[in-house]
Amino acid sequence: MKIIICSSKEELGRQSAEEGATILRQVLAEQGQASIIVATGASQFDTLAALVAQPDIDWTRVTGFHLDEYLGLPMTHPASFRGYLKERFVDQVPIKDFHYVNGEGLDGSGDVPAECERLSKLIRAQPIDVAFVGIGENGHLAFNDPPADFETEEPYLIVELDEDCRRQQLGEGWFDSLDAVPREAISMSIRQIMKSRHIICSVPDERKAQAVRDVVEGPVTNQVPASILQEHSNARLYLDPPSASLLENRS
Ligand SMILES: N[C@@H]1[C@@H](O)[C@H](O)[C@@H](COP(=O)(O)O)O[C@@H]1O
Repeated sequence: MKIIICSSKEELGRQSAEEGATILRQVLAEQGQASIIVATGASQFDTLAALVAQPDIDWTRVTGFHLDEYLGLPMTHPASFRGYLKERFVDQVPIKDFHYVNGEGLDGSGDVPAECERLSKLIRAQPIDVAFVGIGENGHLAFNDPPADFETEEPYLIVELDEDCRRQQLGEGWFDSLDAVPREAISMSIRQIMKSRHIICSVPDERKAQAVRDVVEGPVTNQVPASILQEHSNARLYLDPPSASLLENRS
């Protein structure tokens, strides 16, 4: 895992998006098509804003996959990740296909296992070139809270959200109360994320400093799910000075 400490949050957004765009242009030139994974949350604001502004990416040949979503939240809810991605990404570029995770089940029917199955089938058929992800204050990767399942081969899972994770969502201002934060979600699995050829992980802000230290300098353990990124040969972790502040080795 390569660590890049940027001079500011905005610079982190610019550099991570430029790296992603460079890879995408190259993959499109070589393969004629590309597939990406996109994450949500406050940590992705600058990366996504810079990504949609990148020149010379033929989005009509790119397929996107949604990383994770709360169970039962309608797209109109301010915290809906589908709503977030539609506004900040899908509506901004002429993307070929974007596969949203419907937390209300297959076609909104409430059948969540069927929705996981639908998405799993789609992503199994489509090797991922670049995954844009973040990490949580509790070290989670997507919605795989500790202790994360490092073994399952299922691409999409139903997961329980722990209280730290739910408190983070409340702290970011997406919900009015802790009770309003859903207790379950659909998440892409750790193994599926790790299958991506390139991983671009954007992690700004002081509130992530301890998680960053654990992910970078601690052991690989499912108690710190994103520590698995140490084992990926093409993972890049973009930090700003506050999120890097607890690292012992900052060179
Ligand atoms: N489940 C989301 C992920 O999609 C995101 O990549 C990560 C970082 O989150 P945030 O940007 O809110 O800090 O965890 C969130 O909770």
